[in-house]
Amino acid sequence: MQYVSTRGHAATPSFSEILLGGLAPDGGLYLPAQYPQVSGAELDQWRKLSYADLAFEVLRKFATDIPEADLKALAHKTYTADVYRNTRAGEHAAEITPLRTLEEQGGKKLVLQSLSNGPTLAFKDMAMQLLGNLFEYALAKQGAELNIVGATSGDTGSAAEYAMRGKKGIRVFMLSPHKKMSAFQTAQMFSLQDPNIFNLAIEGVFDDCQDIVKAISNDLEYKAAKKIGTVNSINWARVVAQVVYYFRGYLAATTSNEQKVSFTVPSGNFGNICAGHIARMMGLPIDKLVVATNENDVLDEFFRTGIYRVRKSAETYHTSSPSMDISKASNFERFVYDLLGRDSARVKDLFHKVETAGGFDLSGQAGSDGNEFTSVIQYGFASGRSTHADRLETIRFAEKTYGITVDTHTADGIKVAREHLTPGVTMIVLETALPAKFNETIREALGRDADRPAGFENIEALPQRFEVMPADAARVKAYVAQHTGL
Ligand SMILES: Cc1ncc(COP(=O)(O)O)c(C=O)c1O
Ligand SMILES: N[C@@H](CCOP(=O)(O)O)C(=O)O
Repeated sequence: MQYVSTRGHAATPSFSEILLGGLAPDGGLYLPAQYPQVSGAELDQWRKLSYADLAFEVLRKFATDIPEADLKALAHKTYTADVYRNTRAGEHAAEITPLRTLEEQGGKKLVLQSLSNGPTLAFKDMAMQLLGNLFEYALAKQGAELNIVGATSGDTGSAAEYAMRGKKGIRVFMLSPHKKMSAFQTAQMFSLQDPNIFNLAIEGVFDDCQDIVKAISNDLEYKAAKKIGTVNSINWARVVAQVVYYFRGYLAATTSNEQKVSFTVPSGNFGNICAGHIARMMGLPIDKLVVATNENDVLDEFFRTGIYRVRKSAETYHTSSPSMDISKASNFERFVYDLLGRDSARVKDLFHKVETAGGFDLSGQAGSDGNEFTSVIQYGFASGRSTHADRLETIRFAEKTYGITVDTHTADGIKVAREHLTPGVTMIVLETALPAKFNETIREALGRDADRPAGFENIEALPQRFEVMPADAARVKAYVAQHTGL
């Protein structure tokens, strides 16, 4: 399997090369040259598999340069009941991503897929635990080291730090928006005292942090000298690991390949739903992929109008689903590449326009940049948005009607999913975090605290270690250089 950059860079590297390389040298994102296809017979066989074996089957289609025995061992090391043990009553840890029916009426069915039972209580653990093991494996083979520079709005950071802490040859420099994560998220990251973990609280929003990561990755000389890698969904390996649970969700919710399901995905950086898009392009019978945003509704606007209009930092709201406070969704470029028939020259122009003019218009109206919005429907996309008031109402509704407490991001997903239910097509909502991470809003909605899985009881009281820094790539570069000695 070879990979191409969305912006047309000539080289076609292997999976292991892009695993360690992250962003393509031309500033684009990597995608497979062709999506591997999954046949009906394969899907039938996959119905019987454990999560680890399913992960191996999906991964082997992409990571063709890793010996299969090694890949299988990595999948089995990662996807264990012990790693994904933060289950709720009624869930079996061995299922890794258990499904629960929330409602079923008049042929309409709504199901929740739990993706947040891993070590940091968010869906990021699904991919990040694998990434940690893949990095360790690839670096040991090459005798190399890696300095990860990442951006987080709250969950990628902790998932990456928990997955990489103490790992030989790896340092993590994680940029987060200063004072904009929940108290739990902040404590989860900043209380880590491992010498290979560095937390930088950036005076700005998530998009500023991500811009710095991209600026560093685009400085090819610096990137090579300091051995810089990425853990964000910029990194293709992150996305491919997320593809697996779409297959799992489909197979667990259906009994035959004639059936279709839809997914609603709480969205910010477009990594999660991009994995759903890839699963669909591989032949998984997905009907709709529904993008659920919070008040930062750039993606909802695009999927309603064809106009992609990024917001500036000052126009990005700080909401009660803070992990989705994103106005410039990195992975959207991967979808636009497919939407434009893989025309990398146009992708390059459009994303240049995002930087210079704040967006682009594919609505087909006079003066627009193209008319491809008319094709969006062929890719199954739909969207909706949710506000703080919706979130509170949905958290209360879920407690009363379904008997479970959901986190604020999942509440956004449920609110939007219920607007897109279709008779005969099961709608799966992805649960992207556990409520304990956003206790402030749970208390506001329910007048009580969220349940806390064991081990996190007093996390906010632990001493914290972090450095506050302006949104300045040069300052971050200097910090990384100083702490790597490279
Ligand atoms: C809890 C939670 N929900 C939803 C999202 C949005 O996911 P994505 O950025 O992949 O669209 C994130 C951040 O990634 C998150 O942490
Ligand atoms: N919501 C994310 C933002 C980064 O997304 P990623 O999928 O690109 O890592 C977070 O919680 O950090």
